[in-house]
Amino acid sequence: MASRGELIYPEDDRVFLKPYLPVPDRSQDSNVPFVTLTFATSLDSALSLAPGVQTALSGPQSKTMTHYLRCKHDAIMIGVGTAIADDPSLNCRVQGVGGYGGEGLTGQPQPVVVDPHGRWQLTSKTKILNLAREGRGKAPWILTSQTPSVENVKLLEQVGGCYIVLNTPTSTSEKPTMAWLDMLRAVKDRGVESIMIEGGGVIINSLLAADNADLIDSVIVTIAPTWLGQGGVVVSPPRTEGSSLPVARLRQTKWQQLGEDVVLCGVLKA
Ligand SMILES: NC(=O)C1=CN([C@@H]2O[C@H](COP(=O)(O)OP(=O)(O)OC[C@H]3O[C@@H](n4cnc5c(N)ncnc54)[C@H](OP(=O)(O)O)[C@@H]3O)[C@@H](O)[C@H]2O)C=CC1
Ligand SMILES: Nc1nc(O)c(N)c(N[C@@H]2O[C@H](COP(=O)(O)O)[C@@H](O)[C@H]2O)n1
Repeated sequence: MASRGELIYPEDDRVFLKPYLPVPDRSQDSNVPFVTLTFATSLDSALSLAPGVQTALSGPQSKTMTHYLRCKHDAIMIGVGTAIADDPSLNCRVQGVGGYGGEGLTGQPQPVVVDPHGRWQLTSKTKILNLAREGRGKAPWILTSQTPSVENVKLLEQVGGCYIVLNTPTSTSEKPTMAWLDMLRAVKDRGVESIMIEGGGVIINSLLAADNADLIDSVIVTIAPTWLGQGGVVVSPPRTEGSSLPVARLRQTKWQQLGEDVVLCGVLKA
């Protein structure tokens, strides 16, 4: 750990991750960005003790790895459940990145929050807005399918963020969802070539479902040596109806111990 909360990620550990990371400065020949799915789980596949409860799973080394991953992607995405539960920073605190010893906002990822129904109420205390104001992270983009509130738009635009309204709900269920392809195309259209998707449970499980899993390039999971017990927010994607096959399986896997945690990397896209 360096000064001002700056994190240092060792060179040897960077080499381990390299095969799973997007290639910098190379435009993807695709209408969607390079997608890395990355999160931390317990031994019982839980992201947190309960919905709405922030739970520290990663130890210091693996949390630093997550911060390193953030500076290797153009954008970082979470669902509104996580935004409300965690009031996250969604910035990169690795030494040398903009706001942490570096110029401007160099290396800072663009935060993207999926909030179809405008549930995230921004306030002057919302952490990510304050970090943007202080030049220690970018202001978020919020993907929604509804007209946002005037108050939220004002708070967001004051620090350089914006709403992106997608008018393409695909589900006829009571709670319409936005199609993953539309969400990823929307950010690609705005110059995002690579995105890491951090969670939470609804986001991860819907992305890993058979219809969407092909959109994922790499998976980097931190596994902490703890059981959270029943009632947690669990990673367990839905099976395809009538199928007795696994939903998805990683290829080209590598494991690394970081502190007390284990980091599993793999490739998903065929
Ligand atoms: N350990 C870790 O690495 C991480 C842990 N977490 C934890 O996970 C928990 C939050 O997870 P969870 O409650 O599942 O919430 P999520 O962050 O997954 O957000 C879920 C909400 O996002 C919206 N959403 C998700 N997918 C779509 C889609 N395809 N289209 C449209 N909207 C979508 C929906 O909003 P709506 O309901 O309005 O339709 C949905 O209810 C927290 O406790 C947090 O601390 C979070 C990230 C990482
Ligand atoms: N890597 C990792 N380990 C954990 O134990 C976690 N709980 C999370 N959560 C994710 O990180 C966000 C909070 O961190 P910042 O404040 O943004 O640095 C949180 O919103 C989850 O996306 N991650």
